[in-house]
Amino acid sequence: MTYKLILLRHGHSDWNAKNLFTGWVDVDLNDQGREEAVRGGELLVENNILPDVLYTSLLKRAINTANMALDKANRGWIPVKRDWRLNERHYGALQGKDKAQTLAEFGEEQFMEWRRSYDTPPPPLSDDSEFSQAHDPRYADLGDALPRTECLKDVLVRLLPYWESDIKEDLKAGKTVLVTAHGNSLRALVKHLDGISDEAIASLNIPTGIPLVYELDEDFKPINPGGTYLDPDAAAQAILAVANQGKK
Ligand SMILES: O=C(O)[C@@H](CO)OP(=O)(O)O
Repeated sequence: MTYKLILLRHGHSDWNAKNLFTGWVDVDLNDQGREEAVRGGELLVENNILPDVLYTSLLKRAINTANMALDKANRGWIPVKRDWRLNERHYGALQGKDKAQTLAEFGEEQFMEWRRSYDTPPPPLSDDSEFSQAHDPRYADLGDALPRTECLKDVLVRLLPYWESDIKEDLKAGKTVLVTAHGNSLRALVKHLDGISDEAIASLNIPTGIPLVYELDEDFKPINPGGTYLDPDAAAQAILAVANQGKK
C-alpha cells in the first residue's frame, strides 16, 4: 500500500509582491497568485492526480488557492478540513515589516536567523498591534495557546499532532490528500517527511502555487524523497526567488 499526498503552497499574495513579512496576517492573493492557483489545478489534471480530501489553514490565501485549483480540476465538491495548525508560521513582531528594510536594519545574519533558523523565533508581537490576531474570532478557542511569535520548531510541534490524528488517517483510508498551506508550515511538514536536519532545513524553500507530490510507503516514508514538483522548471526558478527575498 502506498499513499499519495499533494502539498500546495498558496499562490502569490499582495504582501509577497510588496515583500512584507506576512505570517498570520490574512492577506489575499493577487492576480499572479490567482493565475498560479488555476495553473496548479491544471497541473493536477494533466498529471491525473485528483484529490479526494482537502486540508487548508484558516487563512484566505490558502483557502482561495485551494478553491481555484480544485475548481479548475472539477473537484470543488470534495470534503474540506481547515485547521489553524496548518497556518503560516506566526512571524511575531516582524509581521507587516518590509523584508528589505529589516535586512538593511539588522544585517544578514540576524535576518536569516529570524527567517530560516530552526529554533530562534522573532520577538513577540504585542496584542495591540494592528497586525495581531489576539482578538480574531477565528482563534477564540485557542486561548493561551495563541502564538505571539513562532520559530519553525514551534510550527512542527503544533502541526505534527494534526498530521498524526487527521491527515495520516485520511491517507491510511486510501484517500489522495491535498494540503494547501504556507511556505513555513509546509517546510515543517517536509522536514518531518524527509527527515531533514535542523541545519539543512534552513536552505529549503517552497515556491508558490506549484503542486509538490509525495508517494509515501506504509511507514509514511517518501518513496520519492523530496517529493516531485509537477512543474520542476518553474519550481526551480521560484525557489531561488523565495531564497533571495529581502535582497534587492
Ligand atoms: O512572510 C511570510 O509569512 C513568509 C512566507 O511568505 O515569508 P518567508 O519566506 O520570509 O518565511
